[in-house]
Amino acid sequence: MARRTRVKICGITRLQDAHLAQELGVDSLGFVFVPASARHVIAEDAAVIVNQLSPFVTPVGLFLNPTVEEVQHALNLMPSMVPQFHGQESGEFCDQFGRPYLKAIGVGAGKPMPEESELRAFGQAIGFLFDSNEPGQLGGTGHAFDWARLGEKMHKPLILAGGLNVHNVAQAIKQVAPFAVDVSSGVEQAKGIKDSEAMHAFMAAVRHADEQVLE
Ligand SMILES: O=C(O)c1ccccc1N[C@@H]1O[C@H](COP(=O)(O)O)[C@@H](O)[C@H]1O
Repeated sequence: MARRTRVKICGITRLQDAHLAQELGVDSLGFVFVPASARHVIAEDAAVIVNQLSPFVTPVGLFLNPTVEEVQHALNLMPSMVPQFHGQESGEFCDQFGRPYLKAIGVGAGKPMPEESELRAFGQAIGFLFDSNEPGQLGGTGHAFDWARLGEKMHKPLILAGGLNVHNVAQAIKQVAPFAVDVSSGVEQAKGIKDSEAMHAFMAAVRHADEQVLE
């Protein structure tokens, strides 16, 4: 059977981009609830978009060291939203919402990779998203990290992020075999504004790569 790598497009701020992503078969759309980000959207605006999505497209809300109230507010507006914790949140913090979530792990030069035992602290995580971590940058850097740093198979699905684009996503799928790939800058014309051609090309590259890998 051919592989089916799931795709998450992150940094959605416009309904038209969400609609196109959905038409292209994207599995998940990410909304950045990080006020300092150039892709920031408020939960109320994201909810307007999320309410118009197919029930089979998963909305993901990105947080970076949020308060409990911020997360709860977004969950109240978008009950189907999966939080993605991108900061130094503890397992206890992430688990308290009683909801499935994604935990982002920053991979940076000289920064050790987490032990499997550390990841097990995030009991209700449904996956771990590995992203480039660069000093002084929040995320969504558009830079890839050295995928060779990812170790053996993990106990939960791996989502690969960081600098993916039409040129490198096939190699990423071949080398890492992630459950999903996550892209933001690689399909943008400006921060938070997606590029329809780049989205088409990215999805085609993922599907083509999947056809090359038999499971
Ligand atoms: O996109 C942002 O502005 C952002 C801010 C704070 C934390 C994470 C952020 N983005 C995440 O980074 C990945 C990778 O982005 P890129 O493809 O390298 O641009 C993105 O998908 C978000 O999960």
